[in-house]
Amino acid sequence: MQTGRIIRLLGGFYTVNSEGKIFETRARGNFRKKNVKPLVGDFVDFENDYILAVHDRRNFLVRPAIANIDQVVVVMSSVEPKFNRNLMDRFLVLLEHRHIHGMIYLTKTDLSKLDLSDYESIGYEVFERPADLLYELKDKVTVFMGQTGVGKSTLLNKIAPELKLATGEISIALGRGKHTTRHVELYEVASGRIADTPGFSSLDYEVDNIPELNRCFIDIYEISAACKFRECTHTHEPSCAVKLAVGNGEIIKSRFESFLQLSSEINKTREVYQKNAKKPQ
Ligand SMILES: Nc1nc2c(ncn2[C@@H]2O[C@H](COP(=O)(O)OP(=O)(O)OP(=O)(O)O)[C@@H](O)[C@H]2O)c(=O)[nH]1
Ligand SMILES: [Zn+2]
Repeated sequence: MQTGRIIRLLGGFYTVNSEGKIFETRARGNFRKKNVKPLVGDFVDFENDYILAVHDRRNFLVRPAIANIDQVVVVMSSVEPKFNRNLMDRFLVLLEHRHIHGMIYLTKTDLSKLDLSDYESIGYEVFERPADLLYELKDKVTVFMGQTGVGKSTLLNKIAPELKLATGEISIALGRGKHTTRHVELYEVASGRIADTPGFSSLDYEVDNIPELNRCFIDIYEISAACKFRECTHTHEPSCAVKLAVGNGEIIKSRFESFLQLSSEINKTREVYQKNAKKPQ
């Protein structure tokens, strides 16, 4: 038996890298029954080209389906598609929920400048130059996420020209077309590994199922420790440290707005769920 890491899923075959050697493997049928479908990024035991076991995961994402991610670069455009703080917060919250380190990369700054230093003060690094990002990729597995058209492929081509990703169009060859998302691959670059993923619309990032929203807004979470009530929703309660901090500018106003919007979305989903649960079967 050997151990290795899945670096590609294509046409039902898992490509496994074991000590630099490449193996084409398949997953045994019983994996599906146990509901542990191997993912790209998984460490696995395999024998005779069959995966026998998947090691415990540190984290994973559903879209793209990748496990054991070190960091995600949230790619945001400063102009087209229009920059949207709420959408950026949705990405960041999803990553906190999954315990994955998130960073921000701002594209098209040649067309329009944007100041995101307030996000840096929360703790999210903001990059605008490929060379600066390149340094961060070393020895890490990095996933790039962003809406369609923000310039992910353009950025990746600057970082790794050898990938020759098609820009400004949907590339079928790399499985980036609408109906060909089954191809997931980790590419070796800058002594790290990166995963390119198809563009997402905001709807792909439904965050209405996150029970610990408070924790996922890292800036709000830190300050909420000082709220009078432990279960404070930061809306109507007296002695709310978060509302106070929004008032004096310590918490970014747009972050608080995102928080309130996501809270209400989550509550609505919960209500629907509870209503359905009460219905007789
Ligand atoms: N001016 C300017 N245009 C850019 C920049 N980055 C990307 N673009 C343009 O924006 C358009 C979309 O870029 P892509 O790299 O294809 O976008 P993408 O995020 O990969 O899109 P998907 O493949 O749909 O996920 C192209 O026309 C690029 O030429 C930039 O830094 N400055
Ligand atoms: Zn509060």
